[in-house]
Amino acid sequence: MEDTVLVVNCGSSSLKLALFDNRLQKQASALAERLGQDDAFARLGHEDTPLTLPPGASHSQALESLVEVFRERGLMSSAPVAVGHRVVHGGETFREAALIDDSVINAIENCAALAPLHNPVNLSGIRATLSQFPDVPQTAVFDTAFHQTLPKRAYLYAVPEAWYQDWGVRRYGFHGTSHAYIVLEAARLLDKTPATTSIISAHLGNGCSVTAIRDGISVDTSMGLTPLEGLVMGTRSGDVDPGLFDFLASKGMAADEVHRSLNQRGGLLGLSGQTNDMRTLCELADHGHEPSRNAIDVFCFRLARYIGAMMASVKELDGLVFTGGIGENSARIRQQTIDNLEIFGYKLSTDLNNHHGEYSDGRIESAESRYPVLVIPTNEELMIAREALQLAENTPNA
Ligand SMILES: Nc1ncnc2c1ncn2[C@@H]1O[C@H](COP(=O)(O)OP(=O)(O)O)[C@@H](O)[C@H]1O
Ligand SMILES: CC(=O)OP(=O)(O)O
Ligand SMILES: [Mg+2]
Repeated sequence: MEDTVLVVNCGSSSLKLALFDNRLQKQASALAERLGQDDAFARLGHEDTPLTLPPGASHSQALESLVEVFRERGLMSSAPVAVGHRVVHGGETFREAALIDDSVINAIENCAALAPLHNPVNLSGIRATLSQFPDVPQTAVFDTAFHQTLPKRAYLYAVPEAWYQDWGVRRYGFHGTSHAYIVLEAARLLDKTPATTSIISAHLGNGCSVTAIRDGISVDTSMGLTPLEGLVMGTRSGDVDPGLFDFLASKGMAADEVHRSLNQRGGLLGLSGQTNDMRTLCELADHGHEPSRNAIDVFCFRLARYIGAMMASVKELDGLVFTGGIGENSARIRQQTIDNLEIFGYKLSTDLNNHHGEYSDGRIESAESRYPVLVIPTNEELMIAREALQLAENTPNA
């Protein structure tokens, strides 16, 4: 049995684990959901049969159970050689991944006010693995790190300057690990080097963001101070008029209620009144459900507007990339988005858009398109495993 690297991605009520070997080949994955609730359960890889977890299982209990399952299945005979964690907000403190120690934990805690839905649960994952594997080097990989190259003109809000100086109010950007992987893959597929590759990367999962990458670095992105700004998402509204806050206050709505509504009851769920799941929405729209069609229309139109805006942020463009669960799987959403971008000369091949999985170069544009359009499956876990292994190997006592 060889060395393994464990990757941990903690969501508010979920825990995603991935196990890699020391050549960074993925060996296994597991997902625990509904943590903290009576019906908490887990699943290994693509297995259909769920694994039972203790009712109300915490992140820590779920981690222990899943590691035990990895052991029972012969996937992990001893402690991993490295653990990597996805951490959503690293503020301006982290431009790159960091080996976790007390000062890094304090810094992640200090960023929690900026990402109250994400950082505290990321920390619970870190604490769980620290208690289970106290001697293993652990690394935090930040969603914000890749965007630390944003120029001032892209990250400053036009608000009183002291808000930035005193409180760190600025645009940070998220999904950086995904966008960073996408530029590496795009460069490979386009036969270029990452440092000379300029793309617009659209990460469309439950959270959604678009990033303009010029010569390999992030120069503009749609998410801001928090992962709420920008595109329409599963349950997040994305951009709204800041005047809305005042208006809702005048209606008697408290700040935490506004926060909950925009983060958890907005987006595709809010517009459709049915679901945040794009697959289901497409089916509902096909059956004539008007609110679901509206949700899809607003989603694609907002996305097209943002891609249009990002055209101003790249000097040259080697391609537009779709990624994330929606970007990778929905030909319909890609087509509807591109239809809104005709003025820029993007054009898809219907055949390639529907059958891109059968080809290895990811390309889906037609011969007349001014720019390449690609579908690239993202792999944040691999990036995290790579960083974790690298930092662990450079750790004196590892
Ligand atoms: N074939 C499909 N058509 C449309 N949407 C899809 C398809 N497959 C997955 N999705 C959507 O992808 C989204 C989840 O994306 P994913 O990247 O897996 O999420 P997360 O951000 O939680 O990692 C959901 O809205 C899901 O409906
Ligand atoms: C930052 C963010 O939006 O993450 P996710 O897409 O995992 O919700
Ligand atoms: Mg994702």
